[in-house]
Amino acid sequence: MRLVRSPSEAPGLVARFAHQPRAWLSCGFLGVLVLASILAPWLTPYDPLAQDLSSVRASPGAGHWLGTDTLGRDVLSRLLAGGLPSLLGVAEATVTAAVIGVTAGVVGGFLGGWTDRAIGAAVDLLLAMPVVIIVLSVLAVFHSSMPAAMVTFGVLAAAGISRVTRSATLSVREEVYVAAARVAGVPKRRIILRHVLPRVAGPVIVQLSLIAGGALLVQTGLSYLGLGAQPPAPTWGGMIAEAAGVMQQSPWLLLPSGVAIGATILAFALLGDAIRDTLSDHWAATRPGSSAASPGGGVPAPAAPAPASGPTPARPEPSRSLSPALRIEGLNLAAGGAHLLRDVHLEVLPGETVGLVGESGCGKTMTALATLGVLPAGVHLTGGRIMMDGQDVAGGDKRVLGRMRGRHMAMISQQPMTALDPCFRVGSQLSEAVRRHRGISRTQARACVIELLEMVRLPDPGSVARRYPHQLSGGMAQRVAIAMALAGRPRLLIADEPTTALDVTVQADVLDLLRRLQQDMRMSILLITHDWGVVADLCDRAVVMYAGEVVESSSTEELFANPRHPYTRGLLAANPQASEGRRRLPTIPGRVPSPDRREPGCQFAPRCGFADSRCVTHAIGMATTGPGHLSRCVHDERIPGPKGAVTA
Ligand SMILES: Nc1ncnc2c1ncn2[C@@H]1O[C@H](COP(=O)(O)OP(=O)(O)OP(=O)(O)O)[C@@H](O)[C@H]1O
Repeated sequence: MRLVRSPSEAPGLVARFAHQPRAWLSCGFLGVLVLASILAPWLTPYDPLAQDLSSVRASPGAGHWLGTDTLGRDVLSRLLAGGLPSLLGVAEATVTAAVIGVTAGVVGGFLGGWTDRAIGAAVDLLLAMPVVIIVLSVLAVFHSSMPAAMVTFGVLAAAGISRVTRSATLSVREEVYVAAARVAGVPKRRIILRHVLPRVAGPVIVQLSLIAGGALLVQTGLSYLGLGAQPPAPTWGGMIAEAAGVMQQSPWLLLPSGVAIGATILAFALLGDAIRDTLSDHWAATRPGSSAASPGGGVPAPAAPAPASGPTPARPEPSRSLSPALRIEGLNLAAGGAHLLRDVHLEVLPGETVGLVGESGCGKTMTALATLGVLPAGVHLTGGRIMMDGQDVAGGDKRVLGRMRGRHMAMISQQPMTALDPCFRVGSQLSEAVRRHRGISRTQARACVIELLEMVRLPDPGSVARRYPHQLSGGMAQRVAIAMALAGRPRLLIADEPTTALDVTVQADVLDLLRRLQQDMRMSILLITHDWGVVADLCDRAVVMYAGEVVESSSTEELFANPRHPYTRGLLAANPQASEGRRRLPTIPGRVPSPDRREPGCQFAPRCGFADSRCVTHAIGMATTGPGHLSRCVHDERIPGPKGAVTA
């Protein structure tokens, strides 16, 4: 059974577009129209202004294919000559609407905050304006200048484009690969151009096709009213006005210009739809898990890592003599009135792996996001410092932090597939990361991409580089995500549950890879996990978080042998890997309190078997219980010593 579609099988954008009859029809019609309008001076059989009063309102025939008008002028020649000003007017309005609307929508949607509110207010103002009155006023001021009228129409129409672009941007902004690009230190401008704009293009193009049709109608209406280009200059609207005057005698005269206008508007709409469908089919096919991505509904092939080159290496000793790769001091985060993190202290030494453990909602991810300076909207820092390389990245210059992302620190998430942009090949994404961080040429980057893919032990790196993310299995995608994180040779790698979404058989490989990479590159790793097995396997030290606070930290061996906080003891007791022979795992009663319902004393007290009045009256600080071992509990003397089988 074939499980993964080869890169060459995925139809490209052009092939998808060319597959649609309406795309051919609209492109063919508009192409002929544009060419005929440009070449009109050479194509027209007669001078469009030349009158022949001996042959007025002649029916179509061999001499005049579309007949003559009320002054005996050749209708076909006037129709072709009127095409260019009409199309130019459409182009002026559409380009104006696109430039202003897309820029405003994407900037407002992506940046949010006051920028979004200011743009939203301007858009509301534009939408409230009466289009026809404004356009007529502009024509009055600018001496019937049709370009001025069309640009004005474009500005007013930009409001609708801005709305559509903004809402599309809001959903793309939430995509994990956009967050991953921010985490990797990609500048906002580049994220917008490379990751956001291609994804909002579909709905925006449909809107623009409607605006193009609307602009042609407005222009026709103005010419009909005698505004804009003045007779005898040929315009489609002017031809309609003249034909309307003799509609009873020569109804035929309405047809050529009427059909030209109707067919052009229809062609714009069909073209917009064809492009939108092409793009949405393309995105749907490149989405992980789509049937197009896995033909026959088959699951992607499991990762096939290259064989490990030897036994699992011994864990290197972290370097205690150097300054920490990361030092978090008294970090406080809040969202609205709720305290998400309180007084978090954490340190990762060079070459050290620190496991961050705790139940869901305890603040592990927030700690990581604060370190990277990519907190979600509404969450803000209320105190503390995050020191990297002697610099406070929390309170410091945001541009410095932006430059540090990807180079000094990088992150891999639990959903590697969604962290990769589905629109670009793996090689292109890796090459972009390498060039950004190392400032090297495209050719040099190509070699680095292969090197990185080899480094994460992906077989046939050349073929992997040519694939789209949806053509990778979960394990392969996580290796690519790791390669991307390594592009800037970071000192600190933050791994947020890097194996949670992976098949168990692949988890061990990815953990082994992380261990080897750390040894080779002397990286520090902050590993967020729920899995005690992973902590035991990979981490030098473990930090346990509960309800936004660090409750215990020590070396891994010490933590397993002698946990001092009742919460840690509860978590360890509930560890399925340690439950040999036991039928039922003990559980910790209750649940983690939500951030807006935090107690003044110990957060764990309501769930703790040791709790008494001392736990609930005042905040409890971290206390040293042994060498390098800290615990936030006042009951240390009551908690059994090493290997005591007590559960909270
Ligand atoms: N965007 C947000 N705005 C406000 N509060 C949030 C936001 N995201 C998360 N929180 C809250 O912050 C707290 C900490 O969440 P966080 O994601 O850091 O927990 P976690 O320990 O990483 O959990 P998990 O293991 O499930 O990822 C939780 O109470 C959560 O509800």
